[in-house]
Amino acid sequence: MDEHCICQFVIFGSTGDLASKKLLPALYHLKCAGRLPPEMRIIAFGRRPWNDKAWQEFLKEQLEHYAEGFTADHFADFCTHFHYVEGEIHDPAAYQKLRKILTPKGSTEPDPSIFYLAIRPADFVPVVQQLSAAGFNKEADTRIVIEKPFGDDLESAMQLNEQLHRHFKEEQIYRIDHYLGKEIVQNLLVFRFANLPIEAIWNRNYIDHVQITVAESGGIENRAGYYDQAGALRDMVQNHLMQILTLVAMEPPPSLEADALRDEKVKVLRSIRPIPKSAVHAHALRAQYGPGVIEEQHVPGYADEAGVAKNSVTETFVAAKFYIDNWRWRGVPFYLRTGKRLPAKTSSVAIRFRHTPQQLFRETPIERIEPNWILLSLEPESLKIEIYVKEPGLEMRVRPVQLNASYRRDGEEELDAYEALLLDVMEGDKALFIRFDEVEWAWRVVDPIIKAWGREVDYIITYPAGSWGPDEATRIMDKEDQYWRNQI
Ligand SMILES: NC(=O)C1=CN([C@@H]2O[C@H](COP(=O)(O)OP(=O)(O)OC[C@H]3O[C@@H](n4cnc5c(N)ncnc54)[C@H](OP(=O)(O)O)[C@@H]3O)[C@@H](O)[C@H]2O)C=CC1
Ligand SMILES: O=C1O[C@H](COP(=O)(O)O)[C@@H](O)[C@H](O)[C@H]1O
Repeated sequence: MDEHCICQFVIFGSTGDLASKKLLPALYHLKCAGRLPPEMRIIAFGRRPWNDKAWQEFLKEQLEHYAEGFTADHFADFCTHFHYVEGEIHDPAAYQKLRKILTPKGSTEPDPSIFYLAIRPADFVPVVQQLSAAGFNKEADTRIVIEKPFGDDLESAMQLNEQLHRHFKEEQIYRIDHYLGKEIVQNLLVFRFANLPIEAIWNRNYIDHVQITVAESGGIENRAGYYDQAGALRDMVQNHLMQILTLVAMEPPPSLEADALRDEKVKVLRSIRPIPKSAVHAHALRAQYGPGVIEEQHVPGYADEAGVAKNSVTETFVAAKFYIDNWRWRGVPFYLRTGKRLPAKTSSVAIRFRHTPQQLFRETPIERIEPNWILLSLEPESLKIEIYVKEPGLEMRVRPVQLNASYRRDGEEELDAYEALLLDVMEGDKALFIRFDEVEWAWRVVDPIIKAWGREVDYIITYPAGSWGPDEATRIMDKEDQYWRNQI
Protein backbone atom coordinates (compact mmCIF):
# COMPACT_ATOMS: atom_id res chain seq x y z
CA MET A 1 0.00 0.00 0.00
CA ASP A 2 1.40 3.40 -0.89
CA GLU A 3 1.05 6.79 0.72
CA HIS A 4 -2.14 7.51 -1.25
CA CYS A 5 -3.91 4.53 0.27
CA ILE A 6 -7.08 5.70 1.98
CA CYS A 7 -7.86 3.77 5.12
CA GLN A 8 -11.35 4.98 6.05
CA PHE A 9 -14.12 3.26 4.18
CA VAL A 10 -17.81 4.06 4.61
CA ILE A 11 -20.43 1.76 3.13
CA PHE A 12 -23.85 3.32 2.53
CA GLY A 13 -26.26 0.44 2.07
CA SER A 14 -24.24 -1.92 4.24
CA THR A 15 -27.28 -4.16 4.83
CA GLY A 16 -28.23 -4.43 1.15
CA ASP A 17 -27.92 -7.18 -1.40
CA LEU A 18 -24.75 -5.89 -3.06
CA ALA A 19 -23.00 -5.41 0.27
CA SER A 20 -23.89 -8.92 1.41
CA LYS A 21 -23.03 -10.71 -1.82
CA LYS A 22 -20.06 -8.74 -3.08
CA LEU A 23 -18.60 -5.96 -0.94
CA LEU A 24 -18.39 -7.62 2.46
CA PRO A 25 -17.06 -10.94 1.08
CA ALA A 26 -14.50 -8.99 -0.99
CA LEU A 27 -13.28 -7.05 2.06
CA TYR A 28 -13.20 -10.28 4.04
CA HIS A 29 -11.07 -12.04 1.42
CA LEU A 30 -8.71 -9.07 1.25
CA LYS A 31 -8.34 -9.34 5.00
CA CYS A 32 -7.64 -13.08 4.81
CA ALA A 33 -5.06 -12.48 2.07
CA GLY A 34 -3.32 -9.87 4.25
CA ARG A 35 -4.20 -7.10 1.80
CA LEU A 36 -6.39 -4.98 4.02
CA PRO A 37 -4.21 -2.36 5.71
CA PRO A 38 -4.16 -3.03 9.47
CA GLU A 39 -5.31 0.55 10.12
CA MET A 40 -8.33 0.23 7.78
CA ARG A 41 -11.56 1.42 9.45
CA ILE A 42 -14.78 0.32 7.82
CA ILE A 43 -17.94 2.17 8.78
CA ALA A 44 -21.08 0.20 8.07
CA PHE A 45 -23.73 2.87 7.71
CA GLY A 46 -27.34 1.65 8.02
CA ARG A 47 -30.76 2.69 9.16
CA ARG A 48 -31.40 -0.39 11.27
CA PRO A 49 -31.36 0.36 15.01
CA TRP A 50 -28.25 -1.68 15.65
CA ASN A 51 -25.09 -1.48 17.69
CA ASP A 52 -21.72 -3.01 16.79
CA LYS A 53 -22.74 -6.36 18.26
CA ALA A 54 -25.94 -6.61 16.20
CA TRP A 55 -23.96 -5.58 13.11
CA GLN A 56 -21.38 -8.29 13.78
CA GLU A 57 -24.11 -10.91 13.98
CA PHE A 58 -25.49 -9.75 10.63
CA LEU A 59 -22.01 -9.63 9.13
CA LYS A 60 -21.26 -13.17 10.28
CA GLU A 61 -24.49 -14.49 8.81
CA GLN A 62 -23.81 -12.86 5.46
CA LEU A 63 -20.21 -14.03 5.29
CA GLU A 64 -21.12 -17.59 6.29
CA HIS A 65 -23.49 -17.55 3.37
CA TYR A 66 -21.54 -15.64 0.73
CA ALA A 67 -17.81 -15.67 1.57
CA GLU A 68 -15.92 -18.72 0.41
CA GLY A 69 -13.57 -20.18 3.00
CA PHE A 70 -15.21 -18.44 5.95
CA THR A 71 -13.57 -19.24 9.29
CA ALA A 72 -14.38 -18.01 12.79
CA ASP A 73 -10.72 -17.04 13.40
CA HIS A 74 -10.47 -14.77 10.41
CA PHE A 75 -13.88 -13.38 11.20
CA ALA A 76 -12.83 -12.28 14.68
CA ASP A 77 -9.90 -10.40 13.15
CA PHE A 78 -12.03 -8.95 10.39
CA CYS A 79 -14.59 -7.58 12.88
CA THR A 80 -11.98 -5.38 14.49
CA HIS A 81 -12.04 -3.15 11.39
CA PHE A 82 -15.78 -2.40 11.65
CA HIS A 83 -17.91 0.14 13.35
CA TYR A 84 -21.68 0.36 12.78
CA VAL A 85 -23.20 3.82 12.46
CA GLU A 86 -26.95 4.07 12.61
CA GLY A 87 -28.36 6.74 10.36
CA GLU A 88 -30.90 7.76 7.75
CA ILE A 89 -29.28 8.75 4.47
CA HIS A 90 -31.50 11.83 4.20
CA ASP A 91 -30.79 13.08 7.71
CA PRO A 92 -28.06 15.76 8.06
CA ALA A 93 -27.47 14.71 11.68
CA ALA A 94 -26.23 11.32 10.46
CA TYR A 95 -23.48 13.02 8.48
CA GLN A 96 -22.40 15.03 11.49
CA LYS A 97 -22.09 11.74 13.34
CA LEU A 98 -19.95 10.40 10.50
CA ARG A 99 -17.85 13.56 10.51
CA LYS A 100 -17.06 13.10 14.15
CA ILE A 101 -16.01 9.51 13.63
CA LEU A 102 -13.87 10.27 10.57
CA THR A 103 -12.10 13.25 12.12
CA PRO A 104 -8.93 12.35 14.02
CA LYS A 105 -8.46 13.61 17.56
CA GLY A 106 -6.96 17.08 17.65
CA SER A 107 -8.13 17.92 14.10
CA THR A 108 -11.16 19.83 12.87
CA GLU A 109 -11.28 18.23 9.44
CA PRO A 110 -12.07 14.59 8.66
CA ASP A 111 -9.35 12.42 7.19
CA PRO A 112 -9.79 11.50 3.52
CA SER A 113 -12.28 8.68 3.23
CA ILE A 114 -13.90 6.41 0.68
CA PHE A 115 -17.70 6.62 0.49
CA TYR A 116 -19.17 3.61 -1.26
CA LEU A 117 -22.71 4.22 -2.48
CA ALA A 118 -24.24 0.74 -2.44
CA ILE A 119 -27.70 2.25 -2.38
CA ARG A 120 -30.60 2.73 -4.77
CA PRO A 121 -29.61 4.94 -7.71
CA ALA A 122 -32.35 7.40 -6.73
CA ASP A 123 -30.39 8.02 -3.51
CA PHE A 124 -27.01 8.79 -5.15
CA VAL A 125 -27.61 12.53 -5.47
CA PRO A 126 -29.20 13.07 -2.03
CA VAL A 127 -26.27 11.29 -0.37
CA VAL A 128 -23.68 13.21 -2.38
CA GLN A 129 -25.44 16.48 -1.45
CA GLN A 130 -25.40 15.53 2.21
CA LEU A 131 -21.73 14.57 2.06
CA SER A 132 -20.90 17.86 0.47
CA ALA A 133 -23.02 19.83 2.95
CA ALA A 134 -21.14 18.12 5.75
CA GLY A 135 -17.86 19.25 4.18
CA PHE A 136 -16.55 15.86 3.08
CA ASN A 137 -15.73 17.14 -0.40
CA LYS A 138 -12.95 19.46 0.74
CA GLU A 139 -10.29 16.83 1.08
CA ALA A 140 -8.95 16.15 -2.44
CA ASP A 141 -8.17 12.52 -1.63
CA THR A 142 -11.72 11.70 -0.54
CA ARG A 143 -13.33 9.28 -3.01
CA ILE A 144 -16.94 8.52 -3.90
CA VAL A 145 -17.69 5.13 -5.45
CA ILE A 146 -20.86 5.11 -7.53
CA GLU A 147 -22.48 1.82 -8.38
CA LYS A 148 -24.29 1.17 -11.60
CA PRO A 149 -26.65 1.95 -13.20
CA PHE A 150 -25.31 5.42 -13.90
CA GLY A 151 -28.61 6.94 -15.04
CA ASP A 152 -31.29 5.08 -16.91
CA ASP A 153 -30.80 6.76 -20.25
CA LEU A 154 -28.58 9.40 -21.81
CA GLU A 155 -30.49 12.34 -20.41
CA SER A 156 -30.69 11.09 -16.83
CA ALA A 157 -27.01 10.10 -16.90
CA MET A 158 -26.07 13.65 -17.97
CA GLN A 159 -28.19 15.10 -15.17
CA LEU A 160 -26.71 12.74 -12.59
CA ASN A 161 -23.21 13.63 -13.68
CA GLU A 162 -23.94 17.32 -13.52
CA GLN A 163 -25.27 16.91 -9.97
CA LEU A 164 -22.21 14.94 -8.88
CA HIS A 165 -19.86 17.53 -10.32
CA ARG A 166 -21.56 20.27 -8.35
CA HIS A 167 -20.19 18.65 -5.22
CA PHE A 168 -17.16 16.51 -6.10
CA LYS A 169 -14.36 16.79 -8.63
CA GLU A 170 -14.06 14.19 -11.39
CA GLU A 171 -10.81 12.90 -9.81
CA GLN A 172 -12.81 12.00 -6.70
CA ILE A 173 -15.50 10.02 -8.53
CA TYR A 174 -15.07 6.29 -9.12
CA ARG A 175 -17.78 4.85 -11.38
CA ILE A 176 -17.59 1.15 -10.94
CA ASP A 177 -18.22 -1.55 -13.54
CA HIS A 178 -17.17 -4.74 -11.84
CA TYR A 179 -16.61 -6.58 -15.13
CA LEU A 180 -13.44 -4.52 -15.54
CA GLY A 181 -12.16 -6.06 -12.31
CA LYS A 182 -12.35 -9.57 -13.76
CA GLU A 183 -8.84 -10.74 -14.46
CA ILE A 184 -9.73 -12.47 -17.70
CA VAL A 185 -11.29 -9.25 -19.02
CA GLN A 186 -7.99 -7.48 -18.34
CA ASN A 187 -6.27 -10.41 -20.00
CA LEU A 188 -7.83 -9.24 -23.25
CA LEU A 189 -5.34 -6.37 -23.19
CA VAL A 190 -2.41 -8.69 -22.59
CA PHE A 191 -3.56 -11.20 -25.17
CA ARG A 192 -3.92 -8.49 -27.80
CA PHE A 193 -1.02 -6.20 -27.03
CA ALA A 194 1.67 -8.55 -25.75
CA ASN A 195 1.42 -10.98 -28.70
CA LEU A 196 2.49 -9.63 -32.06
CA PRO A 197 0.88 -12.34 -34.23
CA ILE A 198 -2.48 -11.84 -32.54
CA GLU A 199 -2.55 -8.10 -33.06
CA ALA A 200 -1.63 -8.58 -36.70
CA ILE A 201 -4.81 -10.53 -37.43
CA TRP A 202 -7.10 -8.56 -35.13
CA ASN A 203 -8.99 -6.65 -37.79
CA ARG A 204 -11.57 -6.72 -40.58
CA ASN A 205 -9.18 -8.47 -42.98
CA TYR A 206 -9.22 -11.65 -40.90
CA ILE A 207 -12.13 -11.48 -38.49
CA ASP A 208 -15.61 -12.39 -39.69
CA HIS A 209 -17.47 -11.40 -36.56
CA VAL A 210 -17.23 -11.08 -32.79
CA GLN A 211 -19.66 -12.51 -30.23
CA ILE A 212 -19.88 -11.36 -26.63
CA THR A 213 -22.12 -13.45 -24.40
CA VAL A 214 -22.92 -13.00 -20.72
CA ALA A 215 -25.27 -15.79 -19.67
CA GLU A 216 -26.72 -16.27 -16.22
CA SER A 217 -28.66 -19.26 -14.97
CA GLY A 218 -30.06 -17.24 -12.07
CA GLY A 219 -33.25 -15.24 -12.29
CA ILE A 220 -33.91 -11.83 -10.81
CA GLU A 221 -33.92 -13.11 -7.22
CA ASN A 222 -35.22 -10.40 -4.89
CA ARG A 223 -34.36 -7.48 -7.21
CA ALA A 224 -37.68 -7.12 -9.07
CA GLY A 225 -38.10 -3.55 -7.79
CA TYR A 226 -34.99 -2.50 -9.67
CA TYR A 227 -34.90 -5.02 -12.49
CA ASP A 228 -38.47 -4.62 -13.70
CA GLN A 229 -37.72 -0.95 -14.34
CA ALA A 230 -34.29 -1.57 -15.83
CA GLY A 231 -34.29 -4.75 -17.95
CA ALA A 232 -31.28 -6.50 -19.44
CA LEU A 233 -30.33 -3.75 -21.91
CA ARG A 234 -29.77 -1.20 -19.14
CA ASP A 235 -28.62 -3.71 -16.53
CA MET A 236 -25.98 -5.49 -18.60
CA VAL A 237 -25.56 -4.31 -22.20
CA GLN A 238 -25.05 -0.56 -21.66
CA ASN A 239 -22.29 -1.24 -19.15
CA HIS A 240 -20.69 -4.68 -18.82
CA LEU A 241 -21.06 -5.87 -22.42
CA MET A 242 -20.18 -2.47 -23.89
CA GLN A 243 -17.05 -2.35 -21.75
CA ILE A 244 -15.96 -5.77 -22.98
CA LEU A 245 -16.65 -4.65 -26.55
CA THR A 246 -14.38 -1.62 -26.10
CA LEU A 247 -11.51 -3.79 -24.86
CA VAL A 248 -11.88 -6.17 -27.80
CA ALA A 249 -12.05 -3.35 -30.32
CA MET A 250 -9.82 -0.55 -29.03
CA GLU A 251 -6.54 0.58 -30.57
CA PRO A 252 -3.36 0.08 -28.53
CA PRO A 253 -3.22 2.85 -25.93
CA PRO A 254 0.03 4.80 -25.49
CA SER A 255 0.25 3.50 -21.90
CA LEU A 256 -1.87 1.73 -19.32
CA GLU A 257 -2.61 4.95 -17.49
CA ALA A 258 -6.27 5.49 -16.72
CA ASP A 259 -6.90 8.25 -19.23
CA ALA A 260 -4.84 6.67 -21.98
CA LEU A 261 -7.01 3.55 -21.76
CA ARG A 262 -10.21 5.47 -21.42
CA ASP A 263 -9.45 7.69 -24.41
CA GLU A 264 -9.14 4.62 -26.62
CA LYS A 265 -12.31 3.06 -25.25
CA VAL A 266 -14.26 6.23 -25.92
CA LYS A 267 -12.99 6.30 -29.52
CA VAL A 268 -14.53 2.87 -30.04
CA LEU A 269 -17.87 3.89 -28.56
CA ARG A 270 -17.91 7.02 -30.68
CA SER A 271 -17.28 4.94 -33.79
CA ILE A 272 -20.24 2.63 -33.24
CA ARG A 273 -22.69 3.20 -36.05
CA PRO A 274 -25.89 4.79 -34.67
CA ILE A 275 -28.89 2.54 -35.11
CA PRO A 276 -31.60 4.36 -37.06
CA LYS A 277 -35.10 4.23 -35.61
CA SER A 278 -36.30 2.19 -38.59
CA ALA A 279 -33.56 -0.44 -38.13
CA VAL A 280 -33.89 -1.23 -34.42
CA HIS A 281 -35.54 -4.59 -35.11
CA ALA A 282 -32.84 -5.62 -37.52
CA HIS A 283 -30.23 -4.85 -34.84
CA ALA A 284 -31.76 -5.89 -31.56
CA LEU A 285 -34.11 -8.45 -30.13
CA ARG A 286 -35.56 -8.67 -26.65
CA ALA A 287 -37.26 -11.55 -24.85
CA GLN A 288 -38.41 -12.61 -21.40
CA TYR A 289 -38.01 -15.97 -19.69
CA GLY A 290 -41.01 -18.17 -19.24
CA PRO A 291 -41.16 -21.11 -16.83
CA GLY A 292 -38.68 -23.91 -17.40
CA VAL A 293 -36.13 -26.26 -15.93
CA ILE A 294 -32.60 -25.38 -14.82
CA GLU A 295 -30.30 -27.96 -13.28
CA GLU A 296 -33.28 -30.29 -12.94
CA GLN A 297 -35.26 -27.71 -10.96
CA HIS A 298 -38.52 -26.21 -12.17
CA VAL A 299 -38.31 -22.43 -12.08
CA PRO A 300 -41.10 -19.89 -12.58
CA GLY A 301 -41.30 -17.51 -15.49
CA TYR A 302 -40.36 -13.87 -15.08
CA ALA A 303 -44.01 -12.82 -15.08
CA ASP A 304 -44.60 -14.93 -11.97
CA GLU A 305 -41.60 -13.64 -10.00
CA ALA A 306 -42.48 -11.70 -6.84
CA GLY A 307 -42.62 -7.96 -7.42
CA VAL A 308 -42.86 -8.04 -11.22
CA ALA A 309 -45.61 -5.78 -12.60
CA LYS A 310 -48.60 -7.42 -14.24
CA ASN A 311 -48.11 -7.71 -18.02
CA SER A 312 -44.54 -6.49 -17.69
CA VAL A 313 -42.65 -6.44 -21.00
CA THR A 314 -39.27 -6.00 -19.33
CA GLU A 315 -36.62 -7.92 -21.22
CA THR A 316 -34.50 -10.53 -19.47
CA PHE A 317 -32.70 -11.40 -22.71
CA VAL A 318 -31.11 -9.18 -25.33
CA ALA A 319 -29.34 -10.02 -28.56
CA ALA A 320 -27.94 -7.03 -30.43
CA LYS A 321 -25.66 -6.24 -33.34
CA PHE A 322 -23.34 -3.26 -33.58
CA TYR A 323 -20.91 -2.06 -36.25
CA ILE A 324 -17.81 -0.08 -35.48
CA ASP A 325 -17.18 2.23 -38.39
CA ASN A 326 -13.44 2.65 -38.25
CA TRP A 327 -10.47 1.42 -40.28
CA ARG A 328 -9.99 -1.68 -38.17
CA TRP A 329 -13.57 -2.90 -37.89
CA ARG A 330 -15.68 -1.55 -40.71
CA GLY A 331 -18.13 -4.26 -41.80
CA VAL A 332 -17.44 -6.66 -38.92
CA PRO A 333 -20.56 -7.28 -36.84
CA PHE A 334 -20.22 -7.37 -33.08
CA TYR A 335 -23.00 -9.56 -31.72
CA LEU A 336 -23.83 -9.07 -28.06
CA ARG A 337 -26.09 -11.36 -26.06
CA THR A 338 -27.07 -11.56 -22.43
CA GLY A 339 -29.84 -13.21 -20.52
CA LYS A 340 -31.09 -14.51 -17.23
CA ARG A 341 -32.31 -18.08 -16.74
CA LEU A 342 -30.09 -19.42 -19.50
CA PRO A 343 -28.67 -22.95 -19.08
CA ALA A 344 -25.47 -21.94 -17.29
CA LYS A 345 -23.59 -19.05 -15.74
CA THR A 346 -20.97 -18.47 -18.38
CA SER A 347 -19.56 -15.47 -20.21
CA SER A 348 -17.38 -15.37 -23.25
CA VAL A 349 -15.87 -13.49 -26.12
CA ALA A 350 -15.83 -15.62 -29.26
CA ILE A 351 -13.96 -14.29 -32.28
CA ARG A 352 -14.66 -16.05 -35.54
CA PHE A 353 -12.21 -15.69 -38.37
CA ARG A 354 -13.00 -15.63 -42.06
CA HIS A 355 -12.89 -18.71 -44.26
CA THR A 356 -9.58 -19.56 -45.84
CA PRO A 357 -9.61 -18.37 -49.47
CA GLN A 358 -9.30 -21.92 -50.77
CA GLN A 359 -10.53 -25.25 -49.43
CA LEU A 360 -7.73 -27.68 -50.24
CA PHE A 361 -8.72 -30.58 -48.01
CA ARG A 362 -11.69 -31.90 -49.88
CA GLU A 363 -11.64 -35.31 -48.27
CA THR A 364 -13.14 -33.62 -45.23
CA PRO A 365 -16.82 -32.86 -45.75
CA ILE A 366 -17.09 -29.14 -46.35
CA GLU A 367 -19.63 -28.63 -43.56
CA ARG A 368 -17.05 -29.91 -41.07
CA ILE A 369 -14.57 -27.21 -41.94
CA GLU A 370 -15.34 -24.07 -40.03
CA PRO A 371 -13.23 -20.98 -39.86
CA ASN A 372 -10.92 -20.64 -36.84
CA TRP A 373 -12.11 -19.28 -33.52
CA ILE A 374 -10.49 -17.55 -30.58
CA LEU A 375 -12.52 -18.35 -27.50
CA LEU A 376 -12.08 -16.40 -24.33
CA SER A 377 -14.25 -17.54 -21.49
CA LEU A 378 -14.72 -15.23 -18.52
CA GLU A 379 -16.50 -17.83 -16.51
CA PRO A 380 -15.08 -20.42 -16.14
CA GLU A 381 -11.77 -18.70 -17.02
CA SER A 382 -10.10 -20.00 -20.17
CA LEU A 383 -8.48 -18.82 -23.37
CA LYS A 384 -8.45 -21.12 -26.40
CA ILE A 385 -7.61 -20.93 -30.07
CA GLU A 386 -9.36 -23.37 -32.36
CA ILE A 387 -7.30 -24.45 -35.37
CA TYR A 388 -7.20 -27.41 -37.76
CA VAL A 389 -4.72 -30.28 -37.79
CA LYS A 390 -4.40 -33.33 -39.96
CA GLU A 391 -6.41 -36.33 -38.90
CA PRO A 392 -3.93 -39.23 -38.60
CA GLY A 393 -4.32 -41.67 -41.49
CA LEU A 394 -3.77 -41.96 -45.19
CA GLU A 395 -6.32 -39.36 -46.21
CA MET A 396 -5.70 -35.62 -46.10
CA ARG A 397 -8.49 -35.04 -43.65
CA VAL A 398 -8.53 -32.30 -41.10
CA ARG A 399 -10.09 -31.88 -37.69
CA PRO A 400 -10.24 -29.05 -35.17
CA VAL A 401 -8.15 -28.91 -32.00
CA GLN A 402 -8.07 -26.30 -29.31
CA LEU A 403 -4.79 -24.69 -28.27
CA ASN A 404 -5.35 -23.97 -24.64
CA ALA A 405 -3.74 -20.74 -23.48
CA SER A 406 -5.49 -20.79 -20.12
CA TYR A 407 -3.03 -19.14 -17.88
CA ARG A 408 -3.73 -19.73 -14.23
CA ARG A 409 -1.36 -22.21 -12.60
CA ASP A 410 -2.43 -24.43 -9.72
CA GLY A 411 -2.51 -22.50 -6.48
CA GLU A 412 -2.28 -19.10 -8.14
CA GLU A 413 -4.36 -16.51 -6.36
CA GLU A 414 -7.75 -15.71 -7.87
CA LEU A 415 -8.97 -12.24 -6.92
CA ASP A 416 -12.67 -11.61 -7.27
CA ALA A 417 -13.51 -8.54 -9.38
CA TYR A 418 -14.71 -6.56 -6.38
CA GLU A 419 -11.56 -7.42 -4.43
CA ALA A 420 -9.38 -6.05 -7.20
CA LEU A 421 -11.49 -2.92 -7.64
CA LEU A 422 -11.74 -2.16 -3.92
CA LEU A 423 -7.96 -2.29 -3.72
CA ASP A 424 -7.77 0.08 -6.69
CA VAL A 425 -10.12 2.55 -4.98
CA MET A 426 -8.05 2.42 -1.80
CA GLU A 427 -4.88 3.02 -3.80
CA GLY A 428 -6.40 5.67 -6.07
CA ASP A 429 -5.92 3.78 -9.32
CA LYS A 430 -8.71 4.74 -11.73
CA ALA A 431 -7.67 2.71 -14.78
CA LEU A 432 -10.48 0.20 -14.29
CA PHE A 433 -13.15 2.77 -13.48
CA ILE A 434 -15.39 4.47 -15.96
CA ARG A 435 -14.97 8.05 -17.10
CA PHE A 436 -18.19 9.91 -17.77
CA ASP A 437 -17.72 10.15 -21.53
CA GLU A 438 -17.66 6.34 -21.66
CA VAL A 439 -20.99 6.24 -19.85
CA GLU A 440 -22.35 8.94 -22.10
CA TRP A 441 -21.34 7.30 -25.37
CA ALA A 442 -22.53 3.89 -24.23
CA TRP A 443 -25.95 5.42 -23.55
CA ARG A 444 -25.88 7.06 -26.98
CA VAL A 445 -25.34 3.63 -28.50
CA VAL A 446 -28.25 1.91 -26.74
CA ASP A 447 -30.67 4.85 -26.51
CA PRO A 448 -32.36 4.23 -29.90
CA ILE A 449 -33.12 0.67 -28.77
CA ILE A 450 -34.43 1.86 -25.40
CA LYS A 451 -36.68 4.37 -27.12
CA ALA A 452 -38.07 1.86 -29.62
CA TRP A 453 -38.73 -0.77 -26.98
CA GLY A 454 -40.22 1.85 -24.69
CA ARG A 455 -42.96 2.36 -27.28
CA GLU A 456 -43.74 -1.35 -27.55
CA VAL A 457 -45.58 -2.00 -24.34
CA ASP A 458 -48.01 -4.72 -25.41
CA TYR A 459 -45.93 -7.73 -26.23
CA ILE A 460 -42.62 -9.47 -25.68
CA ILE A 461 -41.55 -12.88 -26.94
CA THR A 462 -40.63 -15.48 -24.35
CA TYR A 463 -38.08 -18.28 -24.09
CA PRO A 464 -38.19 -21.26 -21.76
CA ALA A 465 -35.98 -20.86 -18.70
CA GLY A 466 -33.03 -23.20 -19.20
CA SER A 467 -32.78 -22.57 -22.96
CA TRP A 468 -30.26 -20.34 -24.75
CA GLY A 469 -32.93 -17.75 -25.40
CA PRO A 470 -35.44 -17.48 -28.22
CA ASP A 471 -34.69 -19.10 -31.61
CA GLU A 472 -35.22 -15.65 -33.12
CA ALA A 473 -31.89 -14.56 -31.60
CA THR A 474 -30.12 -15.62 -34.80
CA ARG A 475 -32.36 -13.26 -36.75
CA ILE A 476 -29.96 -10.36 -36.22
CA MET A 477 -27.03 -12.21 -37.79
CA ASP A 478 -25.76 -11.09 -41.16
CA LYS A 479 -24.90 -14.38 -42.82
CA GLU A 480 -26.42 -17.84 -42.93
CA ASP A 481 -23.29 -19.54 -41.67
CA GLN A 482 -23.18 -17.42 -38.50
CA TYR A 483 -24.65 -18.88 -35.34
CA TRP A 484 -24.42 -18.28 -31.60
CA ARG A 485 -21.52 -20.20 -30.18
CA ASN A 486 -22.75 -21.73 -26.90
CA GLN A 487 -19.95 -24.25 -26.26
CA ILE A 488 -16.66 -22.56 -25.53
N1 LIG B 1 -27.35 -6.38 -5.94
C1 LIG B 1 -26.57 -6.54 -6.99
O1 LIG B 1 -26.24 -7.66 -7.42
C2 LIG B 1 -26.03 -5.34 -7.70
C3 LIG B 1 -26.36 -4.06 -7.30
N2 LIG B 1 -25.82 -2.99 -7.94
C4 LIG B 1 -26.15 -1.63 -7.50
O2 LIG B 1 -25.79 -1.47 -6.14
C5 LIG B 1 -26.69 -0.60 -5.50
C6 LIG B 1 -27.31 -1.29 -4.31
O3 LIG B 1 -28.10 -2.38 -4.78
P1 LIG B 1 -28.68 -3.49 -3.81
O4 LIG B 1 -27.73 -3.80 -2.73
O5 LIG B 1 -29.15 -4.57 -4.71
O6 LIG B 1 -29.95 -2.73 -3.19
P2 LIG B 1 -30.72 -3.10 -1.85
O7 LIG B 1 -32.10 -2.54 -2.03
O8 LIG B 1 -30.58 -4.53 -1.52
O9 LIG B 1 -29.97 -2.27 -0.72
C7 LIG B 1 -30.20 -0.91 -0.48
C8 LIG B 1 -29.48 -0.50 0.79
O10 LIG B 1 -29.77 0.86 1.03
C9 LIG B 1 -30.23 0.97 2.38
N3 LIG B 1 -31.16 2.10 2.49
C10 LIG B 1 -32.26 2.32 1.75
N4 LIG B 1 -32.86 3.45 2.14
C11 LIG B 1 -32.11 3.95 3.17
C12 LIG B 1 -32.23 5.08 4.01
N5 LIG B 1 -33.22 5.94 3.85
N6 LIG B 1 -31.28 5.27 4.95
C13 LIG B 1 -30.27 4.39 5.13
N7 LIG B 1 -30.09 3.30 4.34
C14 LIG B 1 -31.03 3.08 3.40
C15 LIG B 1 -30.94 -0.32 2.64
O11 LIG B 1 -31.13 -0.52 4.03
P3 LIG B 1 -32.15 -1.62 4.60
O12 LIG B 1 -31.42 -2.92 4.46
O13 LIG B 1 -32.34 -1.22 6.00
O14 LIG B 1 -33.37 -1.56 3.74
C16 LIG B 1 -29.94 -1.29 2.03
O15 LIG B 1 -28.84 -1.46 2.87
C17 LIG B 1 -27.70 -0.18 -6.55
O16 LIG B 1 -27.26 1.01 -7.14
C18 LIG B 1 -27.63 -1.30 -7.54
O17 LIG B 1 -28.05 -0.92 -8.82
C19 LIG B 1 -24.92 -3.13 -8.95
C20 LIG B 1 -24.55 -4.37 -9.39
C21 LIG B 1 -25.09 -5.58 -8.84
O1 LIG C 1 -24.25 -5.84 -12.55
C1 LIG C 1 -24.83 -6.90 -12.55
O2 LIG C 1 -24.10 -8.01 -12.68
C2 LIG C 1 -24.63 -9.27 -12.27
C3 LIG C 1 -23.73 -10.33 -12.91
O3 LIG C 1 -22.43 -10.20 -12.40
P1 LIG C 1 -21.44 -11.46 -12.34
O4 LIG C 1 -20.15 -10.90 -11.89
O5 LIG C 1 -22.05 -12.41 -11.37
O6 LIG C 1 -21.40 -12.02 -13.73
C4 LIG C 1 -26.06 -9.44 -12.70
O7 LIG C 1 -26.59 -10.62 -12.13
C5 LIG C 1 -26.88 -8.26 -12.23
O8 LIG C 1 -28.21 -8.37 -12.72
C6 LIG C 1 -26.28 -6.97 -12.70
O9 LIG C 1 -26.94 -5.89 -12.06
